[in-house]
Amino acid sequence: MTLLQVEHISRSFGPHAALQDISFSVSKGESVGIIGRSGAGKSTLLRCLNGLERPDSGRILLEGEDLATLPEQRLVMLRRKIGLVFQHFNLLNSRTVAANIALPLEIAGIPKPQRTQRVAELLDLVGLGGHARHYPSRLSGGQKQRVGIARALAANPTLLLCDEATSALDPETTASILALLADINRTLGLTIVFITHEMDVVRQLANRVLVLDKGRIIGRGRPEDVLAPSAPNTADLPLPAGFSTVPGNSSQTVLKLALAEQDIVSPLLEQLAKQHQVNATVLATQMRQNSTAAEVDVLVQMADPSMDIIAFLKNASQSVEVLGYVPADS
Ligand SMILES: Nc1ncnc2c1ncn2[C@@H]1O[C@H](COP(=O)(O)OP(=O)(O)OP(=O)(O)O)[C@@H](O)[C@H]1O
Repeated sequence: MTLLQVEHISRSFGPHAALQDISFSVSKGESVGIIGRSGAGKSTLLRCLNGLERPDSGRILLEGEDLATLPEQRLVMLRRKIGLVFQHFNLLNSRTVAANIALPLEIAGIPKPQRTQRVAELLDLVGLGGHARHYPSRLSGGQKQRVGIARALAANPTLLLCDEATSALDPETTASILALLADINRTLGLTIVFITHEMDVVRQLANRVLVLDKGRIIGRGRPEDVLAPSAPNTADLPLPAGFSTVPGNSSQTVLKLALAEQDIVSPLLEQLAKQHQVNATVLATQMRQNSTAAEVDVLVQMADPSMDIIAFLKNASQSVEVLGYVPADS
């Protein structure tokens, strides 16, 4: 059964066409990933799906009602069916975890006893039982995103929209948040549409993928059919002596960055040194298999990268993977 039907939507900013003739549909219970490089139009599309932005033309039917043309008052009601998960969590620091999750229920006028019960259910669902009275400042990035997910689910949405939900997280936390979202999709049957620039996120969460480029859909289908195969496993990579998947005393980390072009390697590492005072050594660069000409994988070695550094690298790369460790002196 179709939940969301997008028909021929276009959106321009001045002379610039951010979205051009986009059409797709999403069935109830699906998890659809929209992937594309920076500037492809992902955020504009997500804002249209959420009714925050109106397309210049076309229709966006959510359970048959057109978000693109609905009067503002009715749109506000329809948007209650849509849960939103943000890249930077958007929690209110002055409210406890429980009060953050309860916010959509307060806005919807749900009485306090029902709110309290629902918040307790949601805290259990996202694995944060026991954190109800904590403030966001005490939480890790992954825990903050769990609160963000619980808040998005509070009012029982029919559609969950995720905006780069794991881009600010380290790889391990990313995996746990993706597992939570996949579980919500499977066990609650909740329909998820998410945008990302990371192929691995699509591989792990999407049943179906749309590839956006310069405002147009240039590919669609199952992730395994549409996306280039995963980068070769570590056995094929020119890894340094002493490489291990287990960190030793004072070891350095080896990461693989998937970059859109070779030319950005040096500026990226210079910026890393300047902004984060960390020196990364390039161990190897490899053109990516089966990809368009310029794309490249870069193996780098550096002192144990912080979450900030991983987030910085993720921002500039298509994907960032921690491969393992080498002794600090190698
Ligand atoms: N409010 C706006 N005014 C003018 N141009 C805009 C506006 N919003 C988006 N654009 C332009 O539309 C294009 C698509 O932008 P959009 O933010 O949707 O891309 P994106 O794929 O989400 O990129 P990123 O991953 O970097 O966020 C870009 O060229 C952008 O500069």
